[in-house]
Amino acid sequence: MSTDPKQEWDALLAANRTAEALAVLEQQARTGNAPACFRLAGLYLIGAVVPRDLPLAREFLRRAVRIGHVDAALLDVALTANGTGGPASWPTARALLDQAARSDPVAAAQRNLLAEMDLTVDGRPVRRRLSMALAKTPRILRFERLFTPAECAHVARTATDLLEPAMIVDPVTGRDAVNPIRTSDAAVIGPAREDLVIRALNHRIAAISGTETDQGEALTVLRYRPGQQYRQHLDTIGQTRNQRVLTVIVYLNDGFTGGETVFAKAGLTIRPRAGDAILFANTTANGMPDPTAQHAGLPVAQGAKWIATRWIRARAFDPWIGPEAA
Ligand SMILES: O=C(O)CCC(=O)C(=O)O
Ligand SMILES: [Fe+2]
Repeated sequence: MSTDPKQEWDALLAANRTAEALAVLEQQARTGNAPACFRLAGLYLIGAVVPRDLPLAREFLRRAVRIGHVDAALLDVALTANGTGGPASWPTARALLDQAARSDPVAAAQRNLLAEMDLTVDGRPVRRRLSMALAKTPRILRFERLFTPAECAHVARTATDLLEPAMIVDPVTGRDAVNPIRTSDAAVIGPAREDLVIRALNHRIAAISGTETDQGEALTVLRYRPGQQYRQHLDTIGQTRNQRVLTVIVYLNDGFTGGETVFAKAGLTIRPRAGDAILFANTTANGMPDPTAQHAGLPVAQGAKWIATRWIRARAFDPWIGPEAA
């Protein structure tokens, strides 16, 4: 076995020798090894090889931060703001970010983006946004310049290393599967990736949709390259107790051709423009899927189309358990 403890615990984890890996990690954590604390935090956060324990994850994370682990500090900021393993506190998260920004350029860049936003002490938008009605049935609104160019770039950058061929829920097996309906690449910005900029943008999306932030599924970035598309579909889910009632799509870039969003039944074609958002209702007044809300992302002809989608559920849910639980 290697004498490098990091290699040792990685090798043990890879070999499914979980108990031994944990013993090494815990022993290293006791001696003040920051990577060991960070790794333990990750294991308790993911909950794959050990049962998920969010408060314990936070404890190991804070230990790593105290020893000076930069990535731990950023993760701690995100989890403080969204209330993972402890109470949510935007002011505390802001203070932690300012502290991290003194030595970490990534944190400083996030702080600078936040400084451009007009936010309440809870990180919510101060200003109301005006919309244009594009259709009545289904209800479709357009918000011009919901995100600034720098915000669009931040969302795309956050997603870049997470992009994978898009999955959709297979109606037969109920499992995620690659499906020709959607041929783009997708990245889910889950609660561990929800930095304060993303969090503030999720609050902004909640504000324009008149919903609670906790009703939104993780912000999902889609990237379509030439020929890729999202064929006609409804965003609603067949069997669910917590339906996707609204969708917000933010267009993140210009510089491509094709890729219009089309609502065939409403006779509406939307030409994407960077920073603009559309909001539409997926259900009828009685909460059932609205067939008129069918829509498609047409194939991109040239360049790449980037969007961020937030599917919004009828009720708030815990992002670590998912919208289908309870
Ligand atoms: O790419 C588009 O224009 C449509 C995307 C879409 O339908 C979705 O994200 O649910
Ligand atoms: Fe959709």
